[in-house]
Amino acid sequence: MNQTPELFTLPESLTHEQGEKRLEVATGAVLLRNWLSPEQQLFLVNQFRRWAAGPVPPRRPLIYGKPMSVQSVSLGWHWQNYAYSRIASDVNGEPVLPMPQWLIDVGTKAAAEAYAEYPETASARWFTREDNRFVADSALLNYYSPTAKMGMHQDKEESTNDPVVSFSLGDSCTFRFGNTENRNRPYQDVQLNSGDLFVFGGPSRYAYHGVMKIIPDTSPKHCDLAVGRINITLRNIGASHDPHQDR
Ligand SMILES: O=C(O)CCC(=O)C(=O)O
Ligand SMILES: [Fe+2]
Repeated sequence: MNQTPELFTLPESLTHEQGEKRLEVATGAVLLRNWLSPEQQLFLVNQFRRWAAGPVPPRRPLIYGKPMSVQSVSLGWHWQNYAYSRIASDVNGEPVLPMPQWLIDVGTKAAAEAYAEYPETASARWFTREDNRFVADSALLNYYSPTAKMGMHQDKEESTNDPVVSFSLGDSCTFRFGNTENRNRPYQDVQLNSGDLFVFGGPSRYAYHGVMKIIPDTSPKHCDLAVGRINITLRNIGASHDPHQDR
């Protein structure tokens, strides 16, 4: 566990010249292909297994009383539809694991690299912090079985407008990125592959988005994830108060 930060801080692991591609899906919505090296992907998959071992196990969150098809577990702040809390009151009442510093640092680097091509005067308004750094206080870890999906939605339960930083591992998916008005067109479908980084903030922060389909048998061998897709999203939810602990 202690070697982990080096894997992410070695300068040569920051960018991968071979095959790296930047795609601006919309202003503030940037996809960097293969941002994670194969070793980093494998590391995160194994880390996901450790995080999923508890104290709070992954569960299918309820949306309007119906379980989602993805299984989720959180670090830092536990996500339930319409609320973030330190305690997983809808699972087993245990506190979620804290955010490791190395993961916070990976998120800072990811947001900075995704937005490196925007003039600072533009992207400065997309961050809460005056120094323009993205400092995540929570991570949502989603596991998609080959039949799982996520319907079009906005991420709007956070109390900051900081970008959402998202990593894909394992099977590829068809990710739909839409507009900020409603779940319908215009939208774009992009394939997210293992190792890709997707950041959405600024004018795209409240765009509707979803996962339409997992593309089976696309997980690269180096991930050691035979079936399914893992998505890790880092956020600065900006919460300082946990209503669940008042009770
Ligand atoms: O799995 C993904 O790529 C997106 C996940 C997502 O939108 C969310 O957790 O809010
Ligand atoms: Fe989302």
